[in-house]
Amino acid sequence: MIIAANLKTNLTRKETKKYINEVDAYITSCNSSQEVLVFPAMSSLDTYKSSVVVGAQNAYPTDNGAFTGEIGLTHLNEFDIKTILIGHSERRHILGETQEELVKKFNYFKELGFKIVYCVGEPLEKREAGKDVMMEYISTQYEGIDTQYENLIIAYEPVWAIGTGLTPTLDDIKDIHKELKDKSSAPLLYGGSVKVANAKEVLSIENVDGVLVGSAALCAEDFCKMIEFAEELS
Ligand SMILES: O=C(CO)COP(=O)(O)O
Repeated sequence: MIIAANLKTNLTRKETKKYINEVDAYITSCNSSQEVLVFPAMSSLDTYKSSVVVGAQNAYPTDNGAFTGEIGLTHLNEFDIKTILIGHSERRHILGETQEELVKKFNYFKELGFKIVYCVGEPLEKREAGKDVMMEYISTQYEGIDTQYENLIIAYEPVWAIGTGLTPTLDDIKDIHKELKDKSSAPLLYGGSVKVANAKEVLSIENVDGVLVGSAALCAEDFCKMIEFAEELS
């Protein structure tokens, strides 16, 4: 399974190093076979010698250039980073990234062979408008995306479930994941208020190939517990 931590705008470089070392020590000590990804804040990217795969939360689709506030491929190459998160709801909805921009980013990193964790998910009003509207909305987030890309991982993260403590029912997750698997056979993660208390049941759902965890992953011990659950279920 794939167990991923999106650290968002949290943890300093020093704290991130400690975090990754703790997770690495756990994976090594129990010989875990899970695929563990960690996405630190931009300024905490570094060369980590670890069994954890470190990815970028974002980068601009360029080698380098005049894109104030962004980093490019050169900066990822410095740390040998070959994994990137694209389409996270916070980038879509808070930072205003459009589907067109995301497709450009996707294609740029795809050409370079990056592992791409591509996020989709509906806001509350689309969910409340009924299943057809909701699935139609999610479908628009697949537009222009190569769903057959071999290094693709998709993360289904309902916007209203992110950081709210709310989650869809287990049946809802099962139902939506089944439909999303028809769009792409890529590994499909669930994200949105996953925590130690619910991770095991979420990971047990059919067509859930892993989880993408935000706030609850900030505690290394809790994140390791989720890796342990995945190991037990594998
Ligand atoms: O956005 C998320 C992971 O990318 C989920 O965040 P939370 O786990 O804090 O709800």
